Amino acid sequence: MSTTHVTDDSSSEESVGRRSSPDQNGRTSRNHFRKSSIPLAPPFMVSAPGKVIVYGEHAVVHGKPAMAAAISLRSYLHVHTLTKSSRTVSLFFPDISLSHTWSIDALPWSTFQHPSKKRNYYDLVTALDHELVASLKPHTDAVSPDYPPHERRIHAHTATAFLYLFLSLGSPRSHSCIYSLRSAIPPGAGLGSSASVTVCLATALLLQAHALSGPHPDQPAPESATQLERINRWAFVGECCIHGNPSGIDNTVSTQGKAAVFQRTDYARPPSVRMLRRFPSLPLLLVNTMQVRSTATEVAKVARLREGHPEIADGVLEAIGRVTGSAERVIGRAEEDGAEGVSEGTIRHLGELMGINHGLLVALGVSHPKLERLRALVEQAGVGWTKLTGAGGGGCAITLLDPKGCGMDHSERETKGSEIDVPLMEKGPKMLENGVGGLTQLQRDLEAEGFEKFETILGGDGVGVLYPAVLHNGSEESQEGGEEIDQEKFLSVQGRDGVEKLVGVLGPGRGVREGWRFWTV
Ligand SMILES: Nc1ncnc2c1ncn2[C@@H]1O[C@H](COP(=O)(O)OP(=O)(O)OP(=O)(O)O)[C@@H](O)[C@H]1O
Ligand SMILES: C[C@@](O)(CCO)CC(=O)[O-]
Repeated sequence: MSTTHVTDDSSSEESVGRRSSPDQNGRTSRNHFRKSSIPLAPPFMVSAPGKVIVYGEHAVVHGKPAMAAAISLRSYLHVHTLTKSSRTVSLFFPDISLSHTWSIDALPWSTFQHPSKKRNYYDLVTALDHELVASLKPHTDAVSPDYPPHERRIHAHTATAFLYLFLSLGSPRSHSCIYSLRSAIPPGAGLGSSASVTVCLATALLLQAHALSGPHPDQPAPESATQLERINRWAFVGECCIHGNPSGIDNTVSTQGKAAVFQRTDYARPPSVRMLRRFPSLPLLLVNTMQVRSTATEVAKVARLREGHPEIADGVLEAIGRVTGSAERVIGRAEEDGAEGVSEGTIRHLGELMGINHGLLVALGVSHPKLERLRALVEQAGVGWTKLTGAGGGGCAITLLDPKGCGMDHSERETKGSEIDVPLMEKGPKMLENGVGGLTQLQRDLEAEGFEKFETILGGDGVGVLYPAVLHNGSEESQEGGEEIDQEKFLSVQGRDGVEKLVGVLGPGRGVREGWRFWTV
């Protein structure tokens, strides 16, 4: 793919209208859509995955290692460039009911472009510049004035992330554009939704600034790695706008995909990232307690605990780091053995580590009664080990199912040693559905108590690009060179399933759909 996206054409008119279109939950909200235009560049799309943290959340903010893997739930950003005569930039994020348009000329370019502030796209930006954030405030204060304070805060943080990147990577001559985002990742549930959003935004803006090459199939791995690194650095900056003090693990895994052990001991230097290329195929279950919370709040809780009880809190964080270390060694041995299966002993060891990790997170004060209830249900059923994943305070938990406890016979118990892209999570939900005894009961209890069970695949691709936004979807339009995904179509499809069906990176057979491209390392 070339990076020359923006052509010059000032001959056409662009208008932005309003219509009703459903959000991810099928609710109807008012969204802008494009009525007619001859765009400067074809619409294109970017997609980035969420993640689960298998071990080490919170401790990773304080310099300890953590292990995480990309999931197949993803965010999708549609980019529609307007004509040269338009001077506006718009965000339509219907999942969180955010829609706003700014005048490009009114944005604080002089502050962002001041020689003392101006950053290059290849700079290692490790922290937010608070003067720059302050210069955005009048522009983010103007967003969603009639919404309740909690939603306004969410909108303001999201808008800050976007504007910070737009003004850092763009220029006063940036073209008018509409950025529409929909996601299959539940927000604020521990699955890295914010990182997937900022990875999409950073990628789109870098592409528009001609600061990325590819992705293309023959791209050498080192060149791909450079592009991913560039995206990841700016996505981290976006994460800082949304949740204050991120470690960088979420945006790293969302950018590069697969699975990794991540550690950042010094915020002024790049983190160490050890890719896990042969992550074992484990019977995992991912359950959302449906208790929404904010990562920023949970991270701040741990910081406060550290202030009040430094030695004790540091001891707990150190212990979590050791849990991750032990898990990495066990997984490393399984990788070295190249064994086709994960032994029962390995599963037990990893499960016990999950139990310990959760207990330590409880000690840090980041669990929630709903997470404890979920753990009790799994315990009662005697089918495995559960820990919260992500920031806690609600959100999601992962359960490593114990094949023995689930009453599976040996053939069902065998799990395949795998390259990283082999389905890792799909066994959990299947075991739940086909299971006997404790599993059947657990399935009933989860439903009765309003928990949501997710089926996802671990270790898939990182950020991907669909340029132009055209796919072969089997529709009539597809027969003639592909179906163009315009903004209206993208915003009109119903729910997560509709988005996946229209533009999903994974096709019906769960292989990568033709058209989507990735930087591979
Ligand atoms: N679908 C979406 N559309 C727009 N913005 C979103 C969407 N999903 C998430 N976000 C952004 O991410 C924020 C949620 O981020 P938060 O860090 O609290 O949760 P998370 O990233 O899902 O969890 P964790 O960091 O524990 O993995 C939202 O407030 C919003 O700014
Ligand atoms: C809680 C935390 O460790 C994980 C959030 O997914 C925060 C972070 O690492 O940025």
